[in-house]
Amino acid sequence: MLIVTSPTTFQPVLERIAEEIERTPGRGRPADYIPALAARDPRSFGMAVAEPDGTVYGVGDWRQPFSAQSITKVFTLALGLAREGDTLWEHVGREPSGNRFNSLVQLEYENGIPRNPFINAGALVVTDRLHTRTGDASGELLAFLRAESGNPELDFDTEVAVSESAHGDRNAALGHFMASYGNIDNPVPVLLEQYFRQCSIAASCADLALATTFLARHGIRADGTRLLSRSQAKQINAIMLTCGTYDAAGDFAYRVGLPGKSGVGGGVIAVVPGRCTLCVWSPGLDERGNSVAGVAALDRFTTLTGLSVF
Ligand SMILES: NC(=O)CC[C@H](N)C(=O)O
Repeated sequence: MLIVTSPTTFQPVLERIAEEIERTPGRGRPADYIPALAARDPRSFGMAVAEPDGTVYGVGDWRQPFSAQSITKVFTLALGLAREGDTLWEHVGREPSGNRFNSLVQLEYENGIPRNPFINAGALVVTDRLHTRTGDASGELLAFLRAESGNPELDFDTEVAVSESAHGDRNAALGHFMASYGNIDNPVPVLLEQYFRQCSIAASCADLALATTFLARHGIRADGTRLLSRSQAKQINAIMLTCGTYDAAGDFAYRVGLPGKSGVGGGVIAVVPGRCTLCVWSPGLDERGNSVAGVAALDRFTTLTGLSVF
């Protein structure tokens, strides 16, 4: 993987943030409903910033792979939207849910149409539709992440996928419930296997910051080809801002002021459109499933640099 580091621009701010985080007590608790994630050290911390030209800056454990989990929902949405276009929105909404990421309660009131693509129910619909169109949704996602990060070693973590599958009753319930409304095409077990593989992808802060740069480049991939229209890239950034951290999206927008997406592996990605992308990782989570140190670090980044969308 080609990583260009430079002692200028973002490096000093990253080092300052890492020092501040080091001195902060209380890092939350790693997710334990997926047993393979429970053993992670909550004191791990890494942060990377990538510029649209592929320059990356990093601090701490920024090259250590971690479980990307729901961060992958951004990339499957981008691939799904690129393949299908606007009919996708007949099957999944674009409103914040105000509920936990794995909640079932709204689905019955809303006829099996999930609120947005970044809660589990919505991501299951997106993966299902991408799988119908490609025959291998998780393989398509992996190829995309390898290409955008420039890291051919990026891969699924089978131990995490198996662990999640063995404790996957809630996601299975979501899948079967939506299937009962006709909103899932593939057999639910096939969909769940694709979804758990997708969530298990192990990638570093450097990998994920780089893989997100197509959103800072308004839809243009690392090789210069266009994945999304400028308008579609704006749409994804907007949904990240309003839904990317589930029932904490309001607080995230208030504190950080950037489109962002978290995962229960403790990672969070964020986009400064036209300027840079970020990925921060620390496995300790708050009660809403977002990384405590990760959100704090992004909060400090936008405060120290003035780079927010507001
Ligand atoms: N918020 C998350 O990262 C959730 C993803 C996780 N794989 C799940 O489905 O429960």
